[in-house]
Amino acid sequence: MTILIEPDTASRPDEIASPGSEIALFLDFDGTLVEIAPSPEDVHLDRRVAPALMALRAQLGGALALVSGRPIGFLDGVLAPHRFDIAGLHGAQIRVDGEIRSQADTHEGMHGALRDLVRFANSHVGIIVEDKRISIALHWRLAPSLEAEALALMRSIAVKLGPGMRLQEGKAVAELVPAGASKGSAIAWLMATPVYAGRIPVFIGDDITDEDGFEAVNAMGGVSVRIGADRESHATCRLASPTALRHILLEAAEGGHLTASSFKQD
Ligand SMILES: O=P(O)(O)OC[C@H]1O[C@H](O[C@H]2O[C@H](CO)[C@@H](O)[C@H](O)[C@H]2O)[C@H](O)[C@@H](O)[C@@H]1O
Repeated sequence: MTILIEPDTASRPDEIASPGSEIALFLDFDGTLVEIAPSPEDVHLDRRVAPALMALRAQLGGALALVSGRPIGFLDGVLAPHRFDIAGLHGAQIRVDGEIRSQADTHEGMHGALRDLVRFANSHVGIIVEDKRISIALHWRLAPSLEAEALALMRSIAVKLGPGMRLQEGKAVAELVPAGASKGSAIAWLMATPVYAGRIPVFIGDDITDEDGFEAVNAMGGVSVRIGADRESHATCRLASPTALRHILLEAAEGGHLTASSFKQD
């Protein structure tokens, strides 16, 4: 069961009034703020990015959140000592202003699923199991020839788990995710809270899991930005790489002003 707490309607102390053209910024992590790496632990965040995000967060009156498949705890570690609003695990957990406001339960079948996946990984070189408790990811980036087998296993486990869990495919990965969670619903949830409400949502991501986030911000009259151009997307804008995004964010943090147009490149 997903616990969904109504968005808090009370204002935050650091909140500023948002004129109608101000944006709310939602950022994916892997493939967006950091380059894709061989394995989940290998990612490297440029040391200038977290302080820049803090500056941008202040500039945007607090309306900046990470929206990621990673757990909140992992992102806190990478961004430390800075802390942000985060929708983690593809929206299965949401923290606003330091408080967990929404979190899915761990499905009772996840223990058995983990056991089966670890057994598969132990007998197949290059397969990585990422246990995120509420969610589990199976990675084959280091063993691309095992994609079909890994995907078939994840599909059969998802069927066994039933309607409470869904399969989320991504870059050389498949994940078991609580069925009610998505990046689109997490962004919509955040946009209903006072700090974000009334702003133009801008969501930047790179992967299939970001597509429903793109659709959600498009439906709200916002701007969707996809990193990379290797496949069709619902995003209305494109940036070439995490490096291109980093340049925009660092420059804006040093005295620029982020607007919806900041991410539209010719
Ligand atoms: O929503 P995101 O922030 O993009 O997270 C999606 C998943 O990203 C991670 O996996 C991906 O990045 C790894 C490191 O670059 C890469 O090795 C892997 O192949 C990619 O699929 C992360 O490990 C997952 O937990 C996230 O859900």
